Amino acid sequence: MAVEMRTPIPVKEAIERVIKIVKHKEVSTLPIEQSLNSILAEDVKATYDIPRFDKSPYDGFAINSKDSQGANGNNRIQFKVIDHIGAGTASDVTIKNGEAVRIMTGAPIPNGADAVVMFEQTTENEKGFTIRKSFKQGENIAFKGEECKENDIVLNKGKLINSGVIAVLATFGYQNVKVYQKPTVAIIATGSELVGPNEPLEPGNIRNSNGPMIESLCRGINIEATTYQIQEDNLKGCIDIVEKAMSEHDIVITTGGVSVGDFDYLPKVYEAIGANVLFNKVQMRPGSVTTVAYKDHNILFGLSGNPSACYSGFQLFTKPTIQKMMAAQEVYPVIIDAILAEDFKKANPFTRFIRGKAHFTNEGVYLEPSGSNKSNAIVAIANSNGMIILPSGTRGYAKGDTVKVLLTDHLSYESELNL
Ligand SMILES: Nc1nc2c(c(=O)[nH]1)N[C@H]1C(S)=C(S)[C@@H](COP(=O)(O)OP(=O)(O)OC[C@H]3O[C@@H](n4cnc5c(N)ncnc54)[C@H](O)[C@@H]3O)O[C@H]1N2
Ligand code: MOO
Ligand SMILES: [Mg+2]
Repeated sequence: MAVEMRTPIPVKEAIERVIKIVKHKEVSTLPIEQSLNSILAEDVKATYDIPRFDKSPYDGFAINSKDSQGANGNNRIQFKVIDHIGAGTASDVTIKNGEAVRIMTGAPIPNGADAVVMFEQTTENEKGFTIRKSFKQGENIAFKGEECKENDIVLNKGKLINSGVIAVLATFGYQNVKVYQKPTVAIIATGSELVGPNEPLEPGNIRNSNGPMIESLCRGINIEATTYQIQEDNLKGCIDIVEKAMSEHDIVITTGGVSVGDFDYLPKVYEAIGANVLFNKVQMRPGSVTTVAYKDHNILFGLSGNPSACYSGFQLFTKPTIQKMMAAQEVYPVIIDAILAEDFKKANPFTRFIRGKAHFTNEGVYLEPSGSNKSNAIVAIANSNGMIILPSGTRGYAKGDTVKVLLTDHLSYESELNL
């Protein structure tokens, strides 16, 4: 039997090919407390100025700056306190010569005042307090509309809803928000060797780790994926389950069976169902056999069976697709420069993605592999927070070289406090 020859395409081109065909989902409305990690489907307008009024940013005294002119260590100026307010209360007095209002952080600046003196800058006495420096007009005042004005568009459609967005929506009194619906995702682990967690391991069996890994990667970006039963390597069964999943979900992720082996049926499945294959070979390692296809509104990710390849395929292709389906403005992974802490002697005919640990130190970002660099590695995924990128056509890298790393783990912490 002649092996099928595939044309490997560059990683960047592969990602672009996928992103180009993605259409976004419909808009729906969600209560703001359920909207974290969704994408805004509307511009958000300020319903009032922020700050809403001129306010004190400190606990202290509101004064008229003119009354403070000429104050110094040898000439302390005396003020008389005529009112006392905290946040939530407005004073109805108007400050006249030499007068002040005792004011707390967040309270509105009283009429006639144009500066705030912090408690620490005063000496209190029975008549009120004295100061030893002059204040400028507007000193220590948070001005109305300083951050944004009523009707300003403060957040744009397409923005990922983070906790700050929720704070903005709450501040402007929005209880609901328009978001793009999330794609629905089906996960099918294929392989006759695979067994679930409670089944005995017969000779040749391994447990399905890709299924739970992909399901949790989806959950990490707020997608509740549906896991289908493990599919053994049999063409009819593979076609049936993929078609069923396509009728029930937007995205169908399969793992395994995409290479050129006798029991790798995914290429035949794409053919049988009439899907358009965008690519079936990428100039990357691991994950070179990653295949992406589409039919009508469905996108099919044929991720490799090898766990590290499967993980890389999800990070590079599936994650940006999910973001794009939700009409996010920003869909691509975060890639930064960092310094290799080890040599990588091997040449890289294909772009090499090495699961690694990026250490963010005071001296810079340092990278080390997080374990075995083989396609079948699993533990190395667990210990990684990124994928070190060694571009195709390069000969090898030495400790100290600067390379790129694609960050995969947004919940990442350090063992040392780098303050
Ligand atoms: N003649 C060639 N052989 C292979 C090529 C090639 O280009 N020519 N590519 C190799 C590369 S690279 C990879 S990666 C694998 C990809 O294989 P498949 O995507 O077809 O996956 P399988 O054959 O089904 O399985 C590969 C490997 O992964 C294990 N596996 C599968 N599913 C799971 C799972 N859910 N959880 C954990 N582990 C899983 C499976 O047992 C195999 O060991 O092909 C090379 N061969
Ligand atoms: O897809 Mo394979 O993982 O390149 O080793
Ligand atoms: Mg195979």
